[in-house]
Amino acid sequence: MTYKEKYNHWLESNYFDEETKRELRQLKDEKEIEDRFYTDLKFGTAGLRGKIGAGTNRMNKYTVALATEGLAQTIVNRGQGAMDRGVAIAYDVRKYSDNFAEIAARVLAANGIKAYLFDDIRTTPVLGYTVRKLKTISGVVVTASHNPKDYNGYKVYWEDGSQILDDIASEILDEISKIKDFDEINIMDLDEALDKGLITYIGKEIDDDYHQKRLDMAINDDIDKDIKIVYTPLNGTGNKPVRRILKDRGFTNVIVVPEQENPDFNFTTVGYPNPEDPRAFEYAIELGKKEDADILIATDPDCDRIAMMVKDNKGEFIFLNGNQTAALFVNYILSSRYKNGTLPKNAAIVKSIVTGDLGTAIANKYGVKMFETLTGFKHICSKANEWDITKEHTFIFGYEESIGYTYGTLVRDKDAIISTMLIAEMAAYYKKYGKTLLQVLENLYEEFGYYREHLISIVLEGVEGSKRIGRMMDELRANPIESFDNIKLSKTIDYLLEETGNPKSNVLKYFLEDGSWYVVRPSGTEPKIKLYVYTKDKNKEEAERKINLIVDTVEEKLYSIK
Ligand SMILES: O=P([O-])(O)O[C@H]1O[C@H](COP(=O)(O)O)[C@@H](O)[C@H](O)[C@H]1O
Ligand SMILES: [Mg+2]
Repeated sequence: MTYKEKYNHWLESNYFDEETKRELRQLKDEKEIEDRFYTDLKFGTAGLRGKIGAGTNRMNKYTVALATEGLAQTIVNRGQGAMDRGVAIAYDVRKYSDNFAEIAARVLAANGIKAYLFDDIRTTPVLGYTVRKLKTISGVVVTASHNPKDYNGYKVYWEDGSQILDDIASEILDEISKIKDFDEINIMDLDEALDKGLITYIGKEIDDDYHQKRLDMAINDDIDKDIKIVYTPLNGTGNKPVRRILKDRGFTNVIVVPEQENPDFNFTTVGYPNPEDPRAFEYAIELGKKEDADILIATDPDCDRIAMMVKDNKGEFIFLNGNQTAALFVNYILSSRYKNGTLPKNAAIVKSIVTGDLGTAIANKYGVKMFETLTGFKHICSKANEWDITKEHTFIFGYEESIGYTYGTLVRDKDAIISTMLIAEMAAYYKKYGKTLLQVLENLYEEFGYYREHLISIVLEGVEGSKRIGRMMDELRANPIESFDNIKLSKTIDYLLEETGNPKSNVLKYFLEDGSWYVVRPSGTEPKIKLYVYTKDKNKEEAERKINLIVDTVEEKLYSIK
């Protein structure tokens, strides 16, 4: 069907409700109609993610039901045992998140699959934990993470508690493709599903259990608990669990940004609720200055991403990017556990191929092996799942530059709650010895060299945007940049065309002869192309010169491709 045929079908079929049809009838812009129907929402880096609205390429109750029907059939294919194990479902603060979660539960129920539905908003990491705890076959979180307010999404987990990889995603897609029309999807009444025990609400016991297990993961207690922390959940799900863990770890000087404490699906005071962008800290900085805080911490709406700002000796708050925070984590975790004698011999750390190398240098110092995977925590944590079976390594820490970290294997996804606990602990530990995290980072640069990194995202929306991203990738593949001043390109890895030991992925990685490297790839969660640039030098100024040179050159090339 063409996009126009699909559009007309939605207008004519009795299956879609009046509100949906009204929304569609009001569309005047042909491009908008095309964008809503030219394709179906696809499973990307983190499941389905798209703008909320009517259409096959949008997040709405119909596309959520369709994805769930595909998931349901995938579970039914595994037999009654899998159906009885069921699916845990959580949702964040976004518009329709609760509604979509309930629809998912009712579609599963209609297929005879048990659904454990959270009774209120929850973080993404708690869902990953729940899958393992309740031994469900699968899990779903309705969330668009840190995307702007007009988005929603659907993250899918499998029995090991990680997000699904391509094998399960393509099984689900296969099942979806067998569904000819939306009216084939069964959906049970909520009351009936509750009566039949096919939907059960879950909540507090899981929270309490996970909370205690996280607390047990503290590394040091010889710390300055008076450290002053300003925290913002950015109107998302983090407020309750983050406050609770900080309080029970003994941090009493914790102040929450009042305007951003409670759920607000419009993210009125922040706009783009992504702590990766320092602008998300605007309110936290203001409060931090007033209160003379030591550090500021922000978590994204589904509380799996986390970033911090640290006060320097002039009283200004300095933003740390994901690579810098990760280096501090790796250094703190490994040095402390080395000292405590709790670092296993086969300890290993995992990062993504677009994440910088300072963590690797630190890991080497402690004899800890570093593994690299494709972007996305589903890949990072697949190593932990693999090692459960092979026992080859002990997964200590996983991280990626896009401010995602997980410590230990309690949850097989990034976890901003355990990360908050450890950031607070780490800052409090160094504070006791008279150092800020900025000074610790500077010491790492002095020891290992000046690592510099820069990330650029170019937003290109809609059909035209995605075609242009395609042209950018094509052009870089065909005509790579051969040199940057006198620094020559030494090696290229094309993850789409070459055998790398990873699943095939549209990623280009370029290594320069001085050790610098950069990656270009389309985002799997947002309509963006991403450029990641890394360099290192013994000399700080030289590192800065090189990073600017590479960023400017590649950026200019990307923009020149129309
Ligand atoms: O959005 P989140 O926080 O769920 O995070 C998701 O998307 C990020 C960005 O992916 P991409 O570069 O493909 O957009 C990934 O790094 C992350 O592992 C994944 O869980
Ligand atoms: Mg998130």
